Amino acid sequence: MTILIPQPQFAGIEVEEKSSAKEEVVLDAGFLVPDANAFGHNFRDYDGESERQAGVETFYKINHINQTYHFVKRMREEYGKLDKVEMSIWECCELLNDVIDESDPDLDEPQIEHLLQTAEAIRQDYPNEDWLHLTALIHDLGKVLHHPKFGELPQWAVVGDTFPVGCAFDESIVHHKYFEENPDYNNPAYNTKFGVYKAGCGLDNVLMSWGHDDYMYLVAKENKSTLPSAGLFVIRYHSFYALHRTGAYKYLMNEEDEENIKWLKIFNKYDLYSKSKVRIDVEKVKPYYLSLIHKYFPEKLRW
Ligand SMILES: O[C@H]1[C@H](O)[C@@H](O)[C@H](O)[C@@H](O)[C@H]1O
Ligand SMILES: [Fe+2]
Ligand SMILES: [Fe+2]
Repeated sequence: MTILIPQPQFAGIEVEEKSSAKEEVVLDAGFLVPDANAFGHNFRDYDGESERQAGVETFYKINHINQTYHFVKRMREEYGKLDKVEMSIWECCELLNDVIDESDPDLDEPQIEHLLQTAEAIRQDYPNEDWLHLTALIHDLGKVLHHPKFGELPQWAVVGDTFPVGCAFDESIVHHKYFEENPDYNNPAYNTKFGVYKAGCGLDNVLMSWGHDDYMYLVAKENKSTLPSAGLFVIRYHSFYALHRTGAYKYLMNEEDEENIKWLKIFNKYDLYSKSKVRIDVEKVKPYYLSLIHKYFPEKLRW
């Protein structure tokens, strides 16, 4: 049954623009899924006709052509060194404000808004899971790879949905047709269902297209974050829509992945549908998030 109820005011969040008598569809207890994104379009609509969509499509074209098995291996090695910058989690949140994500049809707010909107929305519904609040706050911090301090990696190597490399590209991946120009597409070592992998091998053994997810996972792990494995999993696979939305590549998962993906599916709703014009008062919520950072991370991290 679909229940319609009006939009609530979150604690600590001021609604900047009230969407005139607009009603929202409830999918789950608590969080209200809006019926349109900030531009008045459906969420994750990659086929619409607008200038923004054209930019997003061009983004995916370049991304799909260049994300090869070899490229990902190289990037993991290079950025896994974590020898670029030393800073705290909060410093990174602030740096991220300079980064604009060209792959996202649903968002044109500064990134820090998105981080806090996601974290505050999930905190509202899961007040006792403080690790989940922090996971939400930091899930996109890997986008700093596009910052000049990190050599300004191009967008196609930082943002957008992710997918495995080393096996066939699933048809459910956004703008799949552009993979035809990816050198791996015609390489028999990489273009079969399993490619270089084995059934049930576990996602930890699968190379994912390079971007902010895997990078932030590496940062958290190598700096000895005490976040639970589900938190690290959410960070690492939150852009893997082919899996968590469509169920593609399920056969690569192991038992631990099956457990962790439950949290990812919960998290995804907040990541995607909290993208709105709702502004968060940063100064008001900052002390709470600083306390979580202190609990789960060292003061300074290697990036
Ligand atoms: O465009 C968006 C954006 O880059 C998000 O940060 C990423 O997690 C999504 O998967 C992607 O679709
Ligand atoms: Fe993301
Ligand atoms: Fe996000």
